[in-house]
Amino acid sequence: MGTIQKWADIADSQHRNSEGFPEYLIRGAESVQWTFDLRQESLAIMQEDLGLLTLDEVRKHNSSDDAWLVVNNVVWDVADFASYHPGGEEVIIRYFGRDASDIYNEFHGPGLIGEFLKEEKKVGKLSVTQAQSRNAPQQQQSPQKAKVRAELPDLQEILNLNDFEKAARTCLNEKAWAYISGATNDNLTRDWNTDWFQKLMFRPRVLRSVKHVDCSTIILGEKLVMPILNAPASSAILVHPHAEKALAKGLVSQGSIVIIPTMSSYSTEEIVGDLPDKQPFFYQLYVSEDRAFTKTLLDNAIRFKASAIVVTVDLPVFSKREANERYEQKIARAKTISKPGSVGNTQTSRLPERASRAIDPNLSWSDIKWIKEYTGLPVFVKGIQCAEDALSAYQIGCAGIYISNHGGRAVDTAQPAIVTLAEVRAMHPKLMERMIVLIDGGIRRGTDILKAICLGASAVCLGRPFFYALMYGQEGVEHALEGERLWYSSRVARTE
Ligand code: HEM
Ligand SMILES: Cc1cc2nc3c(=O)[nH]c(=O)nc-3n(C[C@H](O)[C@H](O)[C@H](O)COP(=O)(O)O)c2cc1C
Repeated sequence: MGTIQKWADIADSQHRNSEGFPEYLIRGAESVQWTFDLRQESLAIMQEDLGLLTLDEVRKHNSSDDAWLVVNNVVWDVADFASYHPGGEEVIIRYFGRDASDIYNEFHGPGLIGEFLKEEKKVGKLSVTQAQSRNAPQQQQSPQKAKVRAELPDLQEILNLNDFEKAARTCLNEKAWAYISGATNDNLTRDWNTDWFQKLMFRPRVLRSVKHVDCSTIILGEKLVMPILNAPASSAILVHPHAEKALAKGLVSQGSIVIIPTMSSYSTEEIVGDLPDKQPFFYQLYVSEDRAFTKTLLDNAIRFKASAIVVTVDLPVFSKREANERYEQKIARAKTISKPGSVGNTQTSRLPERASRAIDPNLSWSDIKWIKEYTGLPVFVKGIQCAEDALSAYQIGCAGIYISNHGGRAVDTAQPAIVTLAEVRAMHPKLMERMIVLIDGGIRRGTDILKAICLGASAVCLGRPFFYALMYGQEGVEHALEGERLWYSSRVARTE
């Protein structure tokens, strides 16, 4: 509980230190005697467009039903958001009533929070005197930390996507390597994805003219120079400070289209804002338990003119990621050793229970229909792993299926992606002609791309390879695409 008098005190102290603070707050406050709920009081004051708050004031809002935190001098009401935070609820709770700018900027672009939290959740601004001096806007509010721990090999030494992976193994920090390279349980599906591409063999035909080779394809009316897109993936900031912004620019400069993930490090506005005007893009959606929140995401995608929505459906519960758990155990042990006498806590925080409400475990086909109707946009279902579900997607009117087992990060021992493609082709050959078919999982060579295309895919998506290429920023992504294009076209030439 607080009184208007407290506000007057705060306002007064700010008034002495900042220019232009509204005088009428202080005058008005002096004449009011009654006491009422401080949160109500502050919201009312905000509505009068005053909005200057102190950290002392923020500190009072530190409980689950009344939670504020500061990000880059803006005070947000995060009580409803915490359990939807894709990185887990705990980290937000830890910052209830505090300034979370440093930790936020390490993982997120400056505009992300404004895209996720509606305008009415903006409680106000930190008073000028309390605003941290780090904020010279562009420089300090965007994440600038070096993301690699060792010097990267010269880009010209990288001859293929496997070389990028080798470089990542040495150069990425341990946490990023565990998060990106890891999969579920024993990583069997992750490895099978790649192995099965290698097991498939060509029967090359000869004595056919291959003088002119065209690798381009058209997806939803957009021409792609080659049939390669990115597989949408969260937290690209772990490898490069420009994250999805650099990825998108690299893809577009090589004639591809970007799929922007819900859980990107930068906001859609920040990513699209860096691309040429009217550049098409797809938006990957995780459907949240809160449909109103999902609508906000979809409205946003529509506002920035997404050409399609890719709905990920293969991760209804957060899977067991042991590489992450081991890493976190190691950190916890190191902390125990550095504080002798303390009781060791080697429990990891990245357990299935930690999954936030950002992904609804209750999703069904009717939700896909709803997304299609709500947006009026073509919809892809990402995470198709058998022919029956491919057929359901077709029957519900999806523009395409996206065959994927989440790079082996969802159900371990699920069949490899290329096997699913072959299954769909065998059981529903007509469906392949009527829908766009995307596929990801284990694609590492131009020959893999060609195998997927031969089996009926419209285009392929690359997940981890782009993460590793992104260590070099936009240039790395361009280099990866350029390399694959050369391989892909040479293979097309030999087998068509
Ligand atoms: C309200 C302020 C926010 C703070 C203080 C914050 C803080 C953090 C931190 C510290 C992490 C790393 C957790 C870890 O590695 O253990 C994280 C991860 C993450 N956050 Fe936030 N975040 C905020 C808002 C957001 C928003 C608005 C989004 C919207 C997409 C978001 C999406 C994510 C994602 C996708 C991850 C990575 C999850 C993973 O590693 O699996 N965060 N956040
Ligand atoms: C680090 C990482 C983060 C990912 N995040 C997402 C995500 O946010 N949304 C999504 O639909 N898929 C996500 N995926 C799955 C990818 O879209 C894709 O299915 C998978 O990486 C393909 O396998 P590949 O890495 O072998 O190419 C992620 C994958 C990785 C490796």
